[in-house]
Amino acid sequence: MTTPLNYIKIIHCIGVSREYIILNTIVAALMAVLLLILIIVFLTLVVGVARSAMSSYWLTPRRIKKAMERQGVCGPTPKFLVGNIPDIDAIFAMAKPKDSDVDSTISHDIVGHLLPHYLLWSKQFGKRFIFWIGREPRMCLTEINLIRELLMKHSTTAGRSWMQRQGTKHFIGEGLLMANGADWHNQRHLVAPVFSGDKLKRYAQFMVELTEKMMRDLESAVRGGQTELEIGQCMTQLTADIISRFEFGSSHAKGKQIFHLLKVLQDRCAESSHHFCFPGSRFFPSKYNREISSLKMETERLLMEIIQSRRESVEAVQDGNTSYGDDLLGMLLNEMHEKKVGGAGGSDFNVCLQLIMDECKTFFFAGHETTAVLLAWTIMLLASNPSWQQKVREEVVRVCGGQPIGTGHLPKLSLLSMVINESMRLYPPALILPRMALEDIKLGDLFIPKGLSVWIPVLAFNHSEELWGEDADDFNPGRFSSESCSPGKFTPFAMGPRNCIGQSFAMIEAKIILAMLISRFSFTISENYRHAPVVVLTLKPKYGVQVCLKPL
Ligand code: HEM
Repeated sequence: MTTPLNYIKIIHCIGVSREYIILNTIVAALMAVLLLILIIVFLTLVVGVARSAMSSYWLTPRRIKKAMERQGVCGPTPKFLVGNIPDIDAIFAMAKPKDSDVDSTISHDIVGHLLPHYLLWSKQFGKRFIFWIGREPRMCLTEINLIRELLMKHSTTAGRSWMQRQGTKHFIGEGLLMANGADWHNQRHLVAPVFSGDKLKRYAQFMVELTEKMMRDLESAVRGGQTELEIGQCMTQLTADIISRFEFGSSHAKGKQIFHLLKVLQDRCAESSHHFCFPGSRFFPSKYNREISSLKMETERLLMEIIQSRRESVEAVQDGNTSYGDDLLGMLLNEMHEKKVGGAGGSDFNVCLQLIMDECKTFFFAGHETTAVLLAWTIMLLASNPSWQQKVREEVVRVCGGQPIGTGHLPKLSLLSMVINESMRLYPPALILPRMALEDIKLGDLFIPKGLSVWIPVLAFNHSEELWGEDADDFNPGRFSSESCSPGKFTPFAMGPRNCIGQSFAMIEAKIILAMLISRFSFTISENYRHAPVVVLTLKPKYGVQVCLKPL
């Protein structure tokens, strides 16, 4: 029987469940709205990713391909995602000399081994042709007037491609070499004073000092019975010491430790690029990626230690002297201090520190191996051409007159300059000059759409019979004697506002080292030398350069 009390209870229950139902409905409605928002966000993301993938893998390449076809620039048919990479691999596999074919005969006719795809496609498609590295289109450009125009006028509108920057970001970062547009312009101005005339004179002094030490080591090695050695390794060591002193001054011992890590990092990045090339593979926590990130962290930790100790010594000085030093690192820190960037700990400050660290990595990369390989090739050429070796030796003796070499002697060493130029012509350390159009560019009769990379095959020019005559593949430094080289014909350091900022540094360094070596030793090429030029970022002797040294 329903008592009044029970009745009240039932009414109450119905009331509660009604509220409960209303509450439930509101919650369900909210959940539905939330779900809808999530679905919309998810779909927007998917559409965004799909659009950008569509644009970079399909629409942009198609636009560039069509724009170039309209101008009569064609090339091998690219495959989806991989472009012409498989074709290039196949062409290289056919052109590559087998190790058993590599012997001690020295032929400078190397374009067929090192740029076989260029030779094949330029015959098939003409002077301008386009090919694809994955989704990145590259146009080979060989007309000197257009190259000149590109390098002279388009330093901010043509720069580094996404692929180049991505491939080098761990061991170079955003430093000068990889910067683009206004960032590049600002960084170039920031760094330029390090290469002023009086500073170069000072660098020449420590170049002589460090070379003298190497000469003494070589002399004692020879005295100890080691008459044959791999000189490429010695040059790598010496140029690393020099660039370390240039960047880190008195802290160069720690600098060398950093350079060792950077070298390993560079090698790991090169290896990993062969293993993981599917889209997004850089995010994959593979063995390579883990090793790369720990090497990078260790390098930056050591760099920060040097920076920190410089800051501490500046803070400890009471007399108002706030100089961080006059090496590259000190100069960059001084600049940051003058601008009082954001105060310590601020985000600008951290951005600046990262840029300084990237600049240190950049200069190691750009200024070390290039000079080391130039020296190795030049010594190989002089060792296998005794008459030129003797002529250069006589010139050094005549110019220096028994005095220690100094910057005043260098401009008078014209035969040595000719030999160095001929060495860079036959074996250019940087054998390709790449530039990507960051905007649409008009170049003579040619329209270069944004996103197209221009690929300048320096090595092929340097061996072209059309430009250098029938003896283009011979060692003949005499060709640089009086001839004022037509502009654009010989560009080992590139040209225009974005040329090699360390050009004078490199030439001073190469001249000092070669002049000191040639006046202390005579050298011949060893019968163990195997001539095998190979490209690993720069053009290197694969098995080193074995020479027999005889003290004079
Ligand atoms: C034989 C030695 C060298 C050769 C053949 C060489 C060659 C080159 C070339 C061809 C470029 C232009 C690259 C391009 O535009 O794609 C370049 C840029 C550069 N080089 Fe060198 N280089 C040498 C030594 C040095 C040295 C010793 C340093 C530093 C001390 C250095 C620092 C740089 C830097 C920072 C850049 C980037 C410049 C910019 O983008 O504004 N190079 N080098």
